[in-house]
Amino acid sequence: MTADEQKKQVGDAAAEYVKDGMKVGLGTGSTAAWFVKALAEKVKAGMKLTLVSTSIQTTQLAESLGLVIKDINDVGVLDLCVDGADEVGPGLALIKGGGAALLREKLIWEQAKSCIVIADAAKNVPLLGKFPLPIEVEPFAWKGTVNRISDVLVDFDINMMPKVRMKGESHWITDGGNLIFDVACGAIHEPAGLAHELKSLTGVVDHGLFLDLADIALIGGEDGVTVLHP
Ligand SMILES: O=C[C@H](O)[C@H](O)[C@H](O)COP(=O)(O)O
Repeated sequence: MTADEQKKQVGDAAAEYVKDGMKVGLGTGSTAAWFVKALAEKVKAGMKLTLVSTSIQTTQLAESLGLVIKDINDVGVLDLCVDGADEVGPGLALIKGGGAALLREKLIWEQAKSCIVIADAAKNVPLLGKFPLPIEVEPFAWKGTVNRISDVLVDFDINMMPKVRMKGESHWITDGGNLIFDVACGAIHEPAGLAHELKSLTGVVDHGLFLDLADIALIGGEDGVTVLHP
């Protein structure tokens, strides 16, 4: 089974957790896109849902499928959020942000009673950090912020410089108007400590470590969907 087939498998499986009348957050990326497509089928078949989105990209996809996306500020607490990840580690600690949507994703996840992460088998890892950790940075005075990020990384035995994400010749700009820096950590042995220290820096808007947020992981694979709990 290809990675894309696994992504569809878990997107469809996650849609089964959605019940009529729910308020649901839609994640971002190629895996979450399968979930959005599966939900669109349910809505076409008559299911009533209130939907919010984690990115412009997902809003455009959802609307192209006939779904209505509400403003998160008009919706209140969500019943469920379903989203992909770049890595799923022990305790369902995650790296997210490969698609640069981490800030709005985290805001939506934190406003949901329950969060399901969906991923193909290759993303289920014993230790986080092979996938570069995305860090969203306020553009003003970014050089100073990046120097302070580097100091924090050294404290965690990560001797890698954050690399600014590019889109062609220009800096990648997030939906919120910020820069993204990627750090090839290699291995993150203390995700909680690192998350705390990064978040404490002025200029760091947020980072891609999602800790203690996922309630369930649905992992694709040859033998069907594996359900993981923290
Ligand atoms: O910013 C993007 C998100 O965190 C995505 O959920 C993550 O990058 C996984 O994306 P994909 O399902 O395309 O691998």
